[in-house]
Amino acid sequence: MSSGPTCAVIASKCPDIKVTIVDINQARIDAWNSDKIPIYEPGLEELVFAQRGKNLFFSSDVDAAILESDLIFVSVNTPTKKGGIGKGFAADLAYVEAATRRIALVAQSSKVIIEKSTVPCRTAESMRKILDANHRPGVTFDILSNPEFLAEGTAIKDLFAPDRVLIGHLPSETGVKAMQALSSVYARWVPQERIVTTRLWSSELTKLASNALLAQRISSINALSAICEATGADVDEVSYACGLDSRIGPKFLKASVGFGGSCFQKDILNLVYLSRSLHLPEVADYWEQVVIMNDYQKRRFGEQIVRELFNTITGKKICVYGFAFKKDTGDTRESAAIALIEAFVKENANVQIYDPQVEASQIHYDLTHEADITDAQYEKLITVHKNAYTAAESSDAIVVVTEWDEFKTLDYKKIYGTMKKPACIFDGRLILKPEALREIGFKVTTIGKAATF
Ligand SMILES: NC(=O)c1ccc[n+]([C@@H]2O[C@H](COP(=O)([O-])OP(=O)(O)OC[C@H]3O[C@@H](n4cnc5c(N)ncnc54)[C@H](O)[C@@H]3O)[C@@H](O)[C@H]2O)c1
Ligand SMILES: O=c1ccn([C@@H]2O[C@H](COP(=O)(O)OP(=O)(O)O[C@H]3O[C@H](CO)[C@@H](O)[C@H](O)[C@H]3O)[C@@H](O)[C@H]2O)c(=O)[nH]1
Repeated sequence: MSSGPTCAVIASKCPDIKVTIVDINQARIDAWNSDKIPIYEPGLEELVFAQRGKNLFFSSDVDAAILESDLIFVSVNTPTKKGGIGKGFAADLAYVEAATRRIALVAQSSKVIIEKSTVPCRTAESMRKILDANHRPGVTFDILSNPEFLAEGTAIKDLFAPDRVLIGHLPSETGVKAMQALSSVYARWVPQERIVTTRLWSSELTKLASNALLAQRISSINALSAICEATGADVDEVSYACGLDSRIGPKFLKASVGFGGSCFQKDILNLVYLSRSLHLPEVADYWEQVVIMNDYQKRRFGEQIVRELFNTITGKKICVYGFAFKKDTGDTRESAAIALIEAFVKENANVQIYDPQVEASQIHYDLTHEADITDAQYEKLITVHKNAYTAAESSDAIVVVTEWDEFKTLDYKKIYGTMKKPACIFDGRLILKPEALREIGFKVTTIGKAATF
């Protein structure tokens, strides 16, 4: 997902540099070479179409690309381990190791290897050991850490104008030279003061720390949203007023049904595992609480929906608006929608889903593989719709899970007319106007706002 935008931006900013994205997944490469690129990301398609075949190439010939490259980004997946030591917490580094071994085996000239994947602190050391033990005579490798900070949905904007580019390197003469080579690529469009260089281990840890700090803010405001609902305070007002303090700042304080995405949970669990491995149990518990609070928020919202629908949703129709983990992406990894829909299916509700970007096949895959839903339950209880209006027809409730702009401007009067009564709306993203909806006749429940005050 992330290497496409990064490489497209490098290719567009550096027309004299040949950029080749290689992947062992042939279907993915075919999609990158087709008219429909495999990910939805605003601005990406235009960039790819402008550079593809000029200085941007997509190939499954990994060895050929290794042979001809001077700088190699390792940007493979590092998912949470599903079994063995560290199961459920540690990062699975099998793909990083396999890619590193391949480079060592194939390279016939010296290279700079850039760790782009998000990895535990000191992974570069393991990569170095693998390279040192396997390289051909006369071939040397320098390793840099250059974490990726783009957010999906704004990836191109983030890459064109990054808050910072971080390059971690060894203090050796060749380490500094390697850092300068990579730095000179970014310097084509990133101001020098935003290119930050650190030691390798600091760079690796900064990536985990950044995501942990960002997710921590969301869990903090979500924890406060529960207090708001119980007291009559309004979480948007609390967030706004807190954010005006320049020491706190306004960003990443939007309460929600819970954060999703492929990074936050995985990277925090990675940090938790690292802390436990370093015999720092208090530190591990502290960061784990960010994920525990996120799970609580998803569960809490689901339970609130059942409560408001007279304590039973069996046989009721629930319309879910949004399946992606955030707006402006088709990515569904760790989306709060998956956990919520699983909870609805456990109660035998009928679920009508609409998302403007996520394909029905992806929704089917996620619900039958990432959630505890059987194919038979899926067939019986779940329908995916192509528009927001049919999804809401004859439903008892609408649940807003993703903050797509489209959901703000729907004709809710028309929707109300097609729903069962009382018609309920649950806003898990705080994007709707509750007063206007109540005027139409809806029963509105918003995270972080008590309906009765
Ligand atoms: N998705 C993001 O927005 C984002 C942002 C910042 C950092 N990251 C990090 O970047 C890394 C990649 O994330 P992603 O979302 O792009 O993952 P992804 O699963 O979408 O893509 C990884 C790709 O690597 C390929 N691959 C695996 N082993 C390979 C090998 N040996 N040789 C060639 N290709 C191989 C896979 O086939 C897959 O297509 C992760 O460590 C992630 O934490 C991702
Ligand atoms: O105030 C907020 C901000 C975000 N979210 C949710 O948090 C999740 C993550 O959002 P975001 O961080 O914008 O997207 P990601 O693509 O997951 O990006 C994060 O993860 C990437 C992968 O490591 C990093 O590179 C980025 O810097 C980091 O922001 C999504 O579900 C959002 O809806 C909230 O609920 N409230």
